[in-house]
This record gives sequence, C-alpha cells and structure tokens, in this order.
Amino acid sequence: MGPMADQTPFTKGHGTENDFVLVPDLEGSRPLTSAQAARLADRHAGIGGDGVIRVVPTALADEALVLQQAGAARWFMDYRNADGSVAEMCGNGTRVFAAYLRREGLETADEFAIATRAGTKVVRFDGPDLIAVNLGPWRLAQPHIADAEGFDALVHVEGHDPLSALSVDLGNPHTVVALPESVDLDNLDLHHPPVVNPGPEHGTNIEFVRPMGPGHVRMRVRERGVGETRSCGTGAAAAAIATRFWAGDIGDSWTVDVLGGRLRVRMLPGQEVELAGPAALVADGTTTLA
Ligand SMILES: N[C@@H](CCC[C@H](N)C(=O)O)C(=O)O
Repeated sequence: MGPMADQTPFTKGHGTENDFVLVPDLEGSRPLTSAQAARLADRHAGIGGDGVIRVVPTALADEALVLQQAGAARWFMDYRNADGSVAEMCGNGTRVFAAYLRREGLETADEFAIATRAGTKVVRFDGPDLIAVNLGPWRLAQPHIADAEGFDALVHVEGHDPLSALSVDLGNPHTVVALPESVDLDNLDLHHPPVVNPGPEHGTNIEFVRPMGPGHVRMRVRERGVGETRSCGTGAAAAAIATRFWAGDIGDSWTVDVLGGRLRVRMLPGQEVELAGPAALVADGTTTLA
C-alpha cells in the first residue's frame, strides 16, 4: 500500500455487544463490495464486527425498494453481515445507526425514520443511550406446517436430539428453538452451524431460548452470515414472539437477556414489535479499503 492510499473514516459501535463498523458514504459514491465488508468486519485483519453498516442518503441508494423510502427516511442503513453477505435488517444495527446519525448531526430529532431493506423503521431516543426502534410487522413464516404445539421446524445441533423450533419473519429470517430442560443453554456448543429443516432458502438466524419467568427469557443466538454473536435485536424480538405464541399469546412486555446485556421487547398493535436497549459508539478512526 502506497502513502497515498485512500483513507476511509469509520466508527465502531455496539448495542448489547452486537458490534458494527459504520462507514459514512454521504455522497453515495462508494458502495462496499462483499470482500471489503468482510475485511472491515474481520477481527484479526480488519476493524472487527458482527456487521458493517454503510451510512448513505436514501435518495442516493441504488436499490429500488430503498429508493422508494426516500420521502420517509433521509438515511439508509446499508447492512452487511461479517461474511460480507447482504442482510435485510438488523435491529441492534438500527439503534447504533441512530446513535451515529444523531452524534454526527445528520438527524437532530428524538424520533426519526431510517430506511432499511426491510422497509422504513422509526427510531426513538428514550434517554442518551437508550434507543427504541419499531421493527414493524412480524409474521410466522410457515404457519401452514406448524404442529399442535406450535413448532414448524427441527434444528439439528451436534450432540443433541433434534430441537423443536418456530420460524418467525421480521423482515429477516429467524428460527426460534424452545430449549428443553435437559439441554443446558450455557453449555450448548454453537461453533458448528446447526441444520434447520425445513429452513429458509437463504439461511436463517437461530435463537436458543430458555424461559426465565413471565415475560422474561434468556437466549443465545447464531446469526446467519456471522456465527454466534453476543446479541441480536431482531433475534430478541423473534424469541419473545415465539415464546409468547407458545404460551398462548400472553404478555406484551418482554425482557430478553443476551450474552451482551438486556433488551426490552414490546408487542405493539397491528402485529408490530418494538425493540429497546442501549447503544454506544466506542471508537473512530480511518482505515484503507483494499
Ligand atoms: N444482529 C442483527 C441481525 C443482523 C442480520 C442477520 N445476521 C441476518 O443475516 O439476517 C440484529 O440485531 O437484528
């Protein structure tokens, strides 16, 4: 690399330790390749993160479904997983993205909309580092094949009998496993990718959930395109939605404990769901994009 190599600014942030590299592209002129995103997210050769977020004006996005949102949301969260793959949505990402937009003065209100590949989401500042996002509508992904107990898939994790699960769509795909008492959540080995059957064509995020009491669950998550992460916002919402469904649609306020902290999930009218929790921006710098 020569001395004139282009320096790209970045910010590192996280929401309950789901961490992201944010890269501003305010002119919409520097789309990231998958390889560049993967390199930025690399914890050894790059900055390191579960995902990479390009900050781009919605009106300058090059995807039709995003451009349509330009009247409603000024900024587009262009999200990539750590392996460089494109994802439709990231719940913690929206909250960290909102913190970044406010810090940079790109948005100044306590409530504003952002564009994502899963539609426009409204974020709200409930405190300096407590940010809520309306994740919008959710749906059960394959209700036509759900059995009487509310399961529609089996998840195969090495060393365990097949685990019953429910598929939930939050704009991105989730498969929520109801962990039997006999399986210890903390000792579950998630190094190898579990096999989900039937699973969505383009993969899924898998949440392993242990109920802790009314409206309270603990979960671990293996994210599509990443591996195990310390939190997943859409995953926390999916975990609350599935657990509530299994309990007979009881309770609208949920606490979801993840390895990186605590998230709040609230069921909203119209089958929408809100996610809330802390978001932090922890470092700024420049890097080179090969
Ligand atoms: N961590 C995110 C989800 C990121 C995308 C996911 N890995 C996918 O591929 O769908 C969250 O907080 O929701």
